[in-house]
Formats: sequence, C-alpha cells, structure tokens
Amino acid sequence: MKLAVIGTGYVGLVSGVCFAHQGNEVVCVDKASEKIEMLRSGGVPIYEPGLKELIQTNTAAGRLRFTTDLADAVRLADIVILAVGTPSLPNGEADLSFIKQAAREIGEAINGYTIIVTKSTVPVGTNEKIAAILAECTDQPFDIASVPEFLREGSAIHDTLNPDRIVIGTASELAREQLTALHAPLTSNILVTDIRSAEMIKYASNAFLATKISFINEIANICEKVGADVTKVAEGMGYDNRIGRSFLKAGIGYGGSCFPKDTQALIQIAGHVDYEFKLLKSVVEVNQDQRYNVIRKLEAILDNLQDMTVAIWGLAFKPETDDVRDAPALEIIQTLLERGASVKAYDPIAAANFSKLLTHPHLEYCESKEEAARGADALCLLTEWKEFADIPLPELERLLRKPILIDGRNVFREEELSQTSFIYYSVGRPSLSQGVREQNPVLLF
Ligand SMILES: NC(=O)c1ccc[n+]([C@@H]2O[C@H](COP(=O)([O-])OP(=O)(O)OC[C@H]3O[C@@H](n4cnc5c(N)ncnc54)[C@H](O)[C@@H]3O)[C@@H](O)[C@H]2O)c1
Ligand SMILES: O=c1ccn([C@@H]2O[C@H](COP(=O)(O)OP(=O)(O)O[C@H]3O[C@H](CO)[C@@H](O)[C@H](O)[C@H]3O)[C@@H](O)[C@H]2O)c(=O)[nH]1
Repeated sequence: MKLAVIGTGYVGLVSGVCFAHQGNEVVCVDKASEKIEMLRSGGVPIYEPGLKELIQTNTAAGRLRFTTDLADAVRLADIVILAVGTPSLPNGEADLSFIKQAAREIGEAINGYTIIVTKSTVPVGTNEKIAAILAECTDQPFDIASVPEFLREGSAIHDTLNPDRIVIGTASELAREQLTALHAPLTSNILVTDIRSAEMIKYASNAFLATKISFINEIANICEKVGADVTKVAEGMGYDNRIGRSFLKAGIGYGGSCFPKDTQALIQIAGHVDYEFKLLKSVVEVNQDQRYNVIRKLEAILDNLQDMTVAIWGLAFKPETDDVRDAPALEIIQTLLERGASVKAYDPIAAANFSKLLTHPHLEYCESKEEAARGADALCLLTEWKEFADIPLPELERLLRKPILIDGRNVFREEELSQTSFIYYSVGRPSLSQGVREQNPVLLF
C-alpha cells in the first residue's frame, strides 16, 4: 500500500518506518525542514534504539522517503496517517491546532479515494471534526478512522512490530478492510470499534496505567511508614493475573510526553460533559507530589540544602530515550536550585535536550556519572539507566564527599549496600534506609 505519514515525532517516524519494513511504500512528511534534512542525510532527530538502522535499511530499499511537501505525499497515498502533536493547553485540554491545520492541508491535497487515519491521541469527537474539515476542503471521496498508537518510547520499534492489539475505529467498511489488511502482518488481535470508542480506548488505557503507578507509589509511601517493602508487595500483588506485574514499580512518579498530558486531557474531556473524574484527579495529584519525596528525604538528612552540592543521575523521564518532556528531574532540580543547592547533573543521552529547558549558574552538566558524583554532598538517582546500577558502590562512596544516596528508582540492592556506610533512601523500602532503620515505627494497633 502507499502511505503518507504526517509528522515525524516518535509516532510518525516509528510507525512510518515499521510500515515500510512490512513492504509498504511510505513517505514521511514534516513541516520542520531541519528534521527532514537530517533524516535525508542519514541522521535521526530522536534517540530510539534500533531506529537508525531500520531507517537506513528501508530507505536503501526504496520503500521509505522523507519530504516537507505534504500535498505531494498525500496525492500519491492510499492511506494518510496523521501523527502530529497534541500538546497540553494551559488548562490541560489537548491543543488541536496541529491536527486542524494538517487536516486542512490534507483536504486540499487529496486526489481520489483516500483513507485518513488519526494516530495522534485526540479527544473523543475529534475525528468527526477532522472529517468536517476535510469535507470543507475537498469534494474527493474519503473515509476516516481512529487508530490510536500504544508504543512506548525506548521500546518503540518492538512495540510497533509486536503490538498487544490494534484498535481500528471507523464507520466505513472499506476503511475497515484496508486497515485490517495493513495491520494483519503485525497481529491477529485487531479490534474494530466505532470512532468514539477508539478515541476513548487510548485515553482510558493511559489513565489506567497512570493510576497503577500512583497507586503503587501511595502503597510505597505507606510501606515506608509501616516498615514493609513495596518491591515485595508489588511482586506479591503481580502474581495475581487479575492485577498483573506491569506498571507496579514505585518511584518518583510518571513523566513523559503522554501520561501527564493525557490524564489532564481526560479530566477535561469528562469536565466538558459535566462529569468530575475524581479518581483521575487524585492520580495526577499523587503523581505531582511523589517527585518531591526526593527533596523531603534529602532535607531529612542534610537539614538545609543551602550551599550543598547535589549530584543528579538521570534527566530523561525514563531510560533508553532522550525525551525530557515532563521529566520529574526538571522540577526536582528547579527545587534544589531554589533552595540554594548547586547541582551537578549527568544523563548518558538526554543532557543536551534537558539543557534546552534549564540553565542556571549553579547547574553544571557533567560528561560522566563519576564527574557528577565527585565531591557532591549527596547523590539522587532519578532515571534507572543501566550504567548507574553497574557502578560498584564502594567506588561511588569514595567519589562523594558525603555517602548520601537517594535512589528514586529502587536500583540498588541490600547486599551491595551492606558493604558500604551509605545513608540510603529508596522508595517504599524502609528496611534499606538508615534513617528509618534507626527509628523503627511503632504501630499502635
Ligand atoms: N511519543 C509517544 O511515545 C506517543 C505514543 C503514542 C501516542 N502518541 C501521540 O501521538 C501524537 C504525536 O506524538 P509525538 O511524540 O510523535 O509528537 P511530536 O510532537 O514529537 O512530533 C510531531 C511532529 O509533527 C510535525 N507537524 C506538526 N504539524 C504538521 C503539519 N501540518 N505537517 C507536517 N508536520 C507537522 C511537527 O513538526 C513534529 O515534528 C501525539 O498526539 C501523542 O500524544 C505519542
Ligand atoms: O511501573 C512503572 C512504569 C512506568 N513508570 C513511569 O511512567 C512513565 C511512562 O513510562 P512508559 O509508559 O514506559 O513510557 P511512555 O513512552 O510514556 O509510554 C506511555 O505513553 C505512550 C503515549 O501515549 C503510550 O503509547 C504507551 O502505551 C504508554 O506506556 C515513566 O516516567 C516511567 O518512569 C513508573 O514510574 N512505574
């Protein structure tokens, strides 16, 4: 099939490349000419394991090309995939301006029957608005479909080539047939729904996963007070198939380009139909507060952060990505700086993107984890990059001025810590934190 993919962010680029890899003829379009130039010259604007190689293979095979000319790509395509951004507006609603603009441009370009598929995450009812915009711009025949994307950054190619399910929301029999044929090589688990249900499936899925994370983070906070270990609690819960093991890792809360924005957008979607989504509001509130536990723990040990030097390991919102959108590290570092600390930060991949968001006279970006730790009064681990877990703890202890380690992702194990004199706080594992070990909680019931 001939596909045009509009937008070369994570979703557009990865899905375009993967569809090409399946043997389709794909043109990826972006209005950002610097991205297209980079892609044409063999570069990749995002860090995603395996993506560069897959782009090279499929470009060389002549199945994949890149352009800024949306009209040309759309004219040649049987199926047009919309994968532009839907960022948050200040009130939390999804900003649909990129979607509407792209829909107008597509409408003006289509040439013969075309299926327009929305992969961007959009509020319920948006695909109908897209259809209305298209109809205003063309008298050519078209159908629309909502095919939400579920890939995760860092494992985007694997997720796209091995999806748990494909959801196709459409009212058109022809679109259903063609889109089922397009996705059939990826999975047999294809669910066809009406358009509004498909749009809702995406938000409900992200909101549910975010709820699991806030739930386990609250359990972790209670574990710290009652002397239980959240990693054991999560393991014990996860063996129950009705609960499942995934998304029960306690930490500093979720970040990234999706959960924060999509939870806020769903609260707004509900609000527009006069429904207060109380549970999801609490999920967001818990998540927002969770990252400040890092600061609270530091202050519990150091008392005052003024003139302290704090090392930060990890800036990306999760490992294996250079994406720093809504990364918890941002607010944590800003708070440290506001409280008078100096910060030495290191991330293997994401520092360049992070430094576009935050510069400060007391914030230094370091070239290695060792450089960041050297001479610091405390170290906070915020992203669980593998290289952090690999460092021998006695070596780390020698680098730091004070052996204080706040592990926001529960990376280190008791056996490793027992050979050191670290004051160690993790998340929901009180038996490992010296501070709590010294004052075992008394349970009055
Ligand atoms: N990032 C993810 O992991 C992920 C996963 C699933 C779903 N989503 C959803 O997919 C959508 C895209 O997310 P992303 O992170 O890939 O986006 P992004 O913001 O990183 O990239 C979007 C791209 O679209 C381009 N663009 C905007 N308007 C255009 C136009 N008219 N013509 C051509 N190009 C245009 C922009 O220049 C940009 O490069 C969002 O709705 C997001 O919620 C994202
Ligand atoms: O047990 C867990 C799992 C994740 N996280 C955090 O949650 C955030 C999101 O992680 P993840 O879901 O792995 O990454 P994303 O790339 O943001 O993917 C989510 O958002 C995408 C965009 O909508 C969806 O397509 C994916 O299905 C959905 O998992 C990160 O900050 C993680 O550190 C935890 O704290 N604990």
